[in-house]
Amino acid sequence: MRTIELTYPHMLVLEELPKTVAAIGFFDGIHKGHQKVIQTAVTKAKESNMESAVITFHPHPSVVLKKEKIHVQYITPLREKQEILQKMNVDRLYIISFSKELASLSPERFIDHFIIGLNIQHLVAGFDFTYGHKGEGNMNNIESHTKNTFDYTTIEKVELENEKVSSTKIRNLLSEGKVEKVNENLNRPFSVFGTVVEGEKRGRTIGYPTANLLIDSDALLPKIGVYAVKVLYKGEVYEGMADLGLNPTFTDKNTKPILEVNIFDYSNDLYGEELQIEWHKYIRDEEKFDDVKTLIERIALDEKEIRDYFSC
Ligand SMILES: Cc1cc2nc3c(=O)[nH]c(=O)nc-3n(C[C@H](O)[C@H](O)[C@H](O)COP(=O)(O)O)c2cc1C
Ligand SMILES: Nc1ncnc2c1ncn2[C@@H]1O[C@H](COP(=O)(O)OP(=O)(O)O)[C@@H](O)[C@H]1O
Repeated sequence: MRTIELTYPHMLVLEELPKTVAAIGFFDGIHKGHQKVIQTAVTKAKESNMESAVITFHPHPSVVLKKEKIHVQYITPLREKQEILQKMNVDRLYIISFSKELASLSPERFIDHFIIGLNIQHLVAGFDFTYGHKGEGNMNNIESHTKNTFDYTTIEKVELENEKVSSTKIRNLLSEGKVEKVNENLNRPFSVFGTVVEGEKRGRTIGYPTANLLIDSDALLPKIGVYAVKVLYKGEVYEGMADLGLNPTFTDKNTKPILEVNIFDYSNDLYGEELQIEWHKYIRDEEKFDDVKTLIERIALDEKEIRDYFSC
């Protein structure tokens, strides 16, 4: 998959671009609904011997448009998006860098520049996709902007248990720790990447060494607590248990949650390595224990519960 970043205003050289079927949207999470939009574009591209593309935006419009500075965290930061789209056999990823200039483009100019300009022959989007100044362009009035140069398909909303699958829903579920529900909405396990850094070197003394992970600040994490996780490392999948929290038994100084993972049946050094953590089940809240012995007893119970969960 080729990734091409686009800024507005800039020149597009039409001749060099192949005829393309594109899916367009912000696609944070690439959840079941997004997957339907993207898969439709990929299938249509194959059927018509064209290239497939995803056209997305970065950063999130609210980062650029809101008056106060906000830091947005994504269900799928750009890198995760890229990996997932690659697996979905998308040929090209166009990332339109979101700016005030872009936000002020009229719907017609937006289509001229980014759809007709990118040689898109067929555009696929969800029913609620909007484009152009104040989102005035949508899938109901797009006909007036196509100039008969491309076709389009609108994907109706995808539901799970009578509720619309949406990025907002997934964000809410993450904040409640409901990772199993999140995974149903995503159609895959929710995951984050992290680099193993040094901690307090306490884990090994209590019989549970934990790889402490430095996570990109733009990645969304679930609510604080203990979770059953899988660890993807160098092409292998390991089972393990994660504590996302403040280690209240040992200190009251931590203000930012730390993600630590104890990998089952593993004993090598991991410092500096990159791990991908898949979240499978919420086990319990992090607690402040009266002493280390009680904490160790509790972690032993967590381990039993998580091993049982993975073995059935
Ligand atoms: C499965 C699991 C559950 C944990 N639960 C708690 C907890 O409830 N409360 C707490 O203070 N620390 C908890 N811990 C975190 C330990 O305090 C932490 O792993 C230990 O302090 C080691 O830190 P270090 O890696 O910086 O050496 C848990 C760790 C694991 C692996
Ligand atoms: N089963 C395991 N799970 C996690 N880390 C392990 C494991 N076995 C060995 N390690 C190594 O031990 C380190 C964790 O030990 P710990 O005493 O908790 O140190 P730290 O406080 O620096 O995290 C990990 O970063 C990793 O390099």
